[in-house]
Amino acid sequence: QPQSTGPSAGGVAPPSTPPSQQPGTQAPRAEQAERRFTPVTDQRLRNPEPRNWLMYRRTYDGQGYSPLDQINTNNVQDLVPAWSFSTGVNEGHQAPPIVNDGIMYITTPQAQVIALDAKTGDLLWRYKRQLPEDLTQLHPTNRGVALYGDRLFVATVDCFLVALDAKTGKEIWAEQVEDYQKGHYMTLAPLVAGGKVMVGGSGGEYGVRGYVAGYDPDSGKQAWRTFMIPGPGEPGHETWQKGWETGGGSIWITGHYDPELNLAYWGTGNAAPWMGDARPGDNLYTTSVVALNPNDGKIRGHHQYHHNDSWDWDEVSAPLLIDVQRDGRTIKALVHPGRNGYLWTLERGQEGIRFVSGVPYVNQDVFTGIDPKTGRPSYNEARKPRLDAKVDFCPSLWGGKDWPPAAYSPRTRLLFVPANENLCGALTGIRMDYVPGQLFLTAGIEDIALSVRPGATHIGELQAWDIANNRKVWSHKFEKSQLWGPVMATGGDLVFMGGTNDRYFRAFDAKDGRVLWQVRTNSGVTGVPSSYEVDGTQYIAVQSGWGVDAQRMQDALANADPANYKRDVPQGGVVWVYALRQRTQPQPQRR
Ligand SMILES: O=C(O)c1cc(C(=O)O)c2c(n1)C(=O)C(=O)c1cc(C(=O)O)[nH]c1-2
Ligand SMILES: [Ca+2]
Repeated sequence: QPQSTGPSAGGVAPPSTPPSQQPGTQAPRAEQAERRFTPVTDQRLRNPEPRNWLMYRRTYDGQGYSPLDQINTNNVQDLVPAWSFSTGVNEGHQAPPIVNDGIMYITTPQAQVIALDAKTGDLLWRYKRQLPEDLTQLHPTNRGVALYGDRLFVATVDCFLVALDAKTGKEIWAEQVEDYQKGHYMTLAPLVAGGKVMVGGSGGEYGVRGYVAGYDPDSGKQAWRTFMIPGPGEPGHETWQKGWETGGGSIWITGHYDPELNLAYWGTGNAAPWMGDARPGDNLYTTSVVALNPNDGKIRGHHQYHHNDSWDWDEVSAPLLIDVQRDGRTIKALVHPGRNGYLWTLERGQEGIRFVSGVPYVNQDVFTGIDPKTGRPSYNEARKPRLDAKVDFCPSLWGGKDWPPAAYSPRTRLLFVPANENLCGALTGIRMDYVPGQLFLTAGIEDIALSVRPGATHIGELQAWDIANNRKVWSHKFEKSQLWGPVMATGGDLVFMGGTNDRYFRAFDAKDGRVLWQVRTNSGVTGVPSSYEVDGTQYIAVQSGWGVDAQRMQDALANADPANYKRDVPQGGVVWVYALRQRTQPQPQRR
């Protein structure tokens, strides 16, 4: 049984953390946090103050937009570091700095939680979890905390949901969600809505049966669990001729929420194992969006982006809730740039989810058409991986985009998509039996192939879409790099994003895509950026810390075309916080 260590427990630290950063020395700072912490109510989650970033994408609609505008297109050149903080951990730092009235919370791989003074960078407290020694981590990352009341919640890689006192970092409860020894793990930030703390689990490459589970924030008791693969007798079960028990549909990115409909929208992962002919049928609800009522976990709607997935195209990114003007009316839309390379627009309602449109945003050679009524794609069967064959297809198995979230600015009405163009992949299907806790791919991981399309002039591409007209209005291309950068839009008409193998973090003009500012960081930036204000100063915050599949794609690219793409991206996590030059901390007097 894994045990956890609170800030004062002084327990055994995970191996990659230097001894100088062990917990137990921060008590006076924790008292500061105690005095200042403002409780996070449902009301505040629904309508957060502009100065705060209280959840994964700031607002329930998942737009990743901060209304703050002190930093804008006229002065962004004056952005300089206000402070930075080294986490002492390697691998993928992806969590947004979540900020509640001057207190910042970040997580690192291994589910470490760090609380910092958002103005000064002072360490308030640090929580580390003692992980079991036999734990292997296929995706070593953690995507952040959820706040509620005076608690925070973190989902751990050994599959526990942990509640901490947000003021002190003391553990209040830790509930086992699933068994890590059977290939279950968690990487997402929990979602708090309708009085429940919701999490989903990873494990699509291990043949898990995906689920979303709702927990009582006070007691930690599970209120409900809804499987993303319907069991016998449940609607959708007929889409599985076999293999539903190990069918995938994992959940590893935070859902979004519509308070008016009281529905949470979750994206679901790839079907398992990878080769579709090993599990004939559409395989609901894999590679779908699923609408759940947070009170009881009941499914109230779904839309499957592509059926019988065979490309590892997880559609886990939850769709953005956007009011889209189209054909003379306002559509309460769900907008999703899919891993399958199509930009989807759906309409949400109490009755369910209705297809509106789907258009490719990168080169895609698999779909031969989209049914205009249902949105169901038809396939070029020669591009569909299968058992006992090698099949190539575009985009690669990492898709038109992987997990890094897109953002939407209600001011410019543009959707910003961090895409990877001009990449193709190949998979070789092999027969494989399911063994609990072992990879269940029906493909050799060493046989995953990545290639750059002949004549390609770039890979990474930040795209801006006018979603009213399904039109790409600008794009910024990265010649020598893939793009794994979560995007943030701001009220200053700026778009912030890192994600390239040259370690830059950049600001773009939201209207035309010009790079207005860039700064070189310690590592590659795959962290979700956030923005907040303390004492009248706006800050931009992001973690730099390359790893996981951004690194795997880097290795594959360097292998495919070393002359163009070989680049060492150093690892190691650092929180970076930027503010306008005249507003950073006071400098010592010159003598
Ligand atoms: O099927 C799954 O359960 C699952 C989980 C995760 C994860 O938890 O991060 C990834 C993937 N799949 C995946 O397919 C993928 O490309 C991926 C990239 C990353 C990353 O952090 O860079 N995680 C994951
Ligand atoms: Ca997957």
